[in-house]
Amino acid sequence: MKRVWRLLYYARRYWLQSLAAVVLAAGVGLFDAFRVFLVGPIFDNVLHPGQTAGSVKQNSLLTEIGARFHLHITLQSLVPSWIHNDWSVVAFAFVVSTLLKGICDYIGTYLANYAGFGTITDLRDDLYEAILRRSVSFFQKHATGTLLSALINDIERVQYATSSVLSDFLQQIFTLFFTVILVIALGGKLAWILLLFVPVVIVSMRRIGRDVRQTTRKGQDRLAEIQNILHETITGNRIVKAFNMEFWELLRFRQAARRLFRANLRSVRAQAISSPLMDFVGAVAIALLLLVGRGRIQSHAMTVGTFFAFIVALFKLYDPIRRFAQYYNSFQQALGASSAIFDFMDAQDEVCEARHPHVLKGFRESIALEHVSFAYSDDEGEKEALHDINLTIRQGEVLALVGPSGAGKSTLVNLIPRFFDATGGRILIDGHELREVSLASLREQIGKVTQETILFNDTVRNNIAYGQPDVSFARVQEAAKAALAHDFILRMPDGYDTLIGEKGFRLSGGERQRLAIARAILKNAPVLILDEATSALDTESESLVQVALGNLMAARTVIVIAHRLSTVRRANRIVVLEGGRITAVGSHEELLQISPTYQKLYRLQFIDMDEAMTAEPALMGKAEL
Ligand SMILES: Nc1ncnc2c1ncn2[C@@H]1O[C@H](COP(=O)(O)OP(=O)(O)OP(=O)(O)O)[C@@H](O)[C@H]1O
Repeated sequence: MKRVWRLLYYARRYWLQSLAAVVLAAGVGLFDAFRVFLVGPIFDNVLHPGQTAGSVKQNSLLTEIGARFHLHITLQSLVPSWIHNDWSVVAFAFVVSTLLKGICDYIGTYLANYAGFGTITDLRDDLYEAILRRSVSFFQKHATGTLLSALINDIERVQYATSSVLSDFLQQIFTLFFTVILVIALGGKLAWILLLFVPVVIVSMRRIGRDVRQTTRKGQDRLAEIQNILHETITGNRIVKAFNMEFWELLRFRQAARRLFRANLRSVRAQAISSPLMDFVGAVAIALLLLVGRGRIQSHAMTVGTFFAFIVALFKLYDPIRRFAQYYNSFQQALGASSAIFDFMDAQDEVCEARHPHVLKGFRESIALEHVSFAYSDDEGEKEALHDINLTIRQGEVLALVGPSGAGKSTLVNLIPRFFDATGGRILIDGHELREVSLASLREQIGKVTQETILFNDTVRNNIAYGQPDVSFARVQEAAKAALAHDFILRMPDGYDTLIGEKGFRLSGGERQRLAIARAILKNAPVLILDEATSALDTESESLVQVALGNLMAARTVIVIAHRLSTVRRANRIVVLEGGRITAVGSHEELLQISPTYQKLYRLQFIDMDEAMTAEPALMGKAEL
C-alpha cells in the first residue's frame, strides 16, 4: 500500500488532468449505462409487437422511463421539443449519447495518459538521478544490466499500468457504477441474486493477484539477468572473440533466456486463470437469472423489454468485472516492478554530503591521511584493504605510489575524491576533514586520469570539454595541444567535431589516453590523481603520452600510481605499499637502498616498462612544447 501512495505522490503534479480525466470517465460510464437503458424502451415501445414505430403514446414511454428511475426527468425533456415520436426520441438519445460518450472517451483517455506518462517521466528522472548520484560502492554491488532493467523494464511495467490501464480502468469503474445502478433499477430483487457471487470473485481475485505479483517480480529479475549478459558480451565483445567464447556465451544466454521463458509462463499461468474463472462465474449467474426471470415475466412482474435490458446491463457489468481481473493483475505487476524502483531510490549511500558542508575554494597546503584504514564489505563480510596509513601529501609535490598488485594503491587514491569513505581514521584537506567538505567542491579540486580511459560517444570537442560545456573552443584546442592531441584530431574527418564512437573505439589506445589527458588539462584542477597504464603502448605513442602527462603534471600536486621508471624518478617522494600498509617512503635512490620490495619492483617492473621509453629518446624532445 505504501508503494501505491508513493506512486500517487508522483502523480500530484498532474492532479488537474487527473481530475478532468476522472470526470470525463464518469461521463463515459454514464452515457454507456444510458445506452443500455435505452434497450428497454426500444423493445417495449419502439419495437413493440403489433404496433408500428411512433404509434405508442409518447407520454406513456416517457412516464415509464421516469418511473423506473424514480426521477422527475423525462427523456422528452432531454431532447429538443421538435422531436415527437418514440423512434425519433430514442434514436436521437441513442446517437447523441454515443457521440457524447465518444468525446468524453477521447479527451478523458488523452488526459489520463497525460497524467500517467507525466508521472512516469518524473519517476524515471528521479530514478536516474538517484542511480547517478549513488556512491561508487553502489555500482559495485549492482550489475549494469540490473540497473538498466530497472530503468527500462520496471519503469515500463509501471508506465503501462499508470497510463493505458489506468485510463481504461477509470472508464470501466464508472461504467460499472452506473450499470450497477441500472441493474438494480431494472432488475429489483433479481439483482440481489448477484450478491451471492461477490465473495467468490473477490477471494479468487486476491489470490490470483498475489501469485501474479510474485511471478512477475521473478520474471523481471530474469529479464535483468539477460540484460546483464547482453551488456557484458556486447561491450566486451572483443574479449569474447579473443577467447573463442562465443559458443559458451551463447549457451549462457540461452539458459538465461530459458529461465525467463519459464518465469514468463509461470506468470501467464497465474494471470490467464482469471478470465476463464470470471467467465464461469458469469455463466452460472446468468443461468440462474434466466430461471428466475422467466417466472417474473410470466407473472407480469416484469416486461420482456425490461428483462432484456436487465440482461444486457448484466453483460455490460460482466465486462468491467472481467477486465478488473486483468487490471488488478497489471497493477500487481506494476507494484512488483515498483518495488525494485523504490529499492534503488531508497538505497542508503555510504558516502553522504555533510549537513552544512565547507566549500573548498582551492587547494593550498596539504592532504593528510591520519591512521586511515579501509575495508571493503560485501555479502561475505569485510575485507581490509588499507591499514593504519599515515601520509601527508604537500601542495606542489609529486608523490608516487608503488607496490605489488593488490597492495591497496587504487583503494588509497579512491579515498581522496571520496569514492569511498575511510572506515577508520580521517583524511584532511587543508585542515578540513573530507566528510565535512562539500563533495562538489572537493571533486572540483581533483583531476583524474586512469588506466581505463573513459570517453563518451560524442565529438572530440565535447569529450575534452566534458563537464564544462560553455568553455571556449580556443581553450579546448589549447588543452588538446598541451596533451599532444591537436595534430591527430585535425587529421580526423571532421576535426574536433568527429564522433569518436562508443568508448572511443575509433581511436587508438594512445590517442584515447591523450584525449583523457587533454580533458584533465582543461579541468585544471590543482590536485591530480594519475593511474599509469600498465600496458605499454608502441614506442611512439608511449613517448607522446609521457610528454602529455608531463605537461599535465606541471605545477600540480600529483599522486601517481607509478609503473614507469621515468615516473618514479620524477616523483619527490615514493611510497611503497604492501598488503595495505606503508612499508617505506623515500626517493628512488633511498628506496633502492632500504626497501627489498622496491628493489624487486625495480628489477621486475620498472626496467621492463621503461625499455620502450629509452629506445627512442629523440621523440621526447620533439614532443616537448
Ligand atoms: N570492490 C572491491 N570489493 C572487495 N575487495 C576489493 C575491491 N576492490 C579491491 N579489492 C581488494 O582490495 C585489495 C586492494 O586492491 P587495490 O585495487 O587497491 O590494489 P592495487 O594495489 O591498486 O592493485 P593493482 O596494482 O593490481 O591495481 C585487493 O586485495 C583487492 O582484491
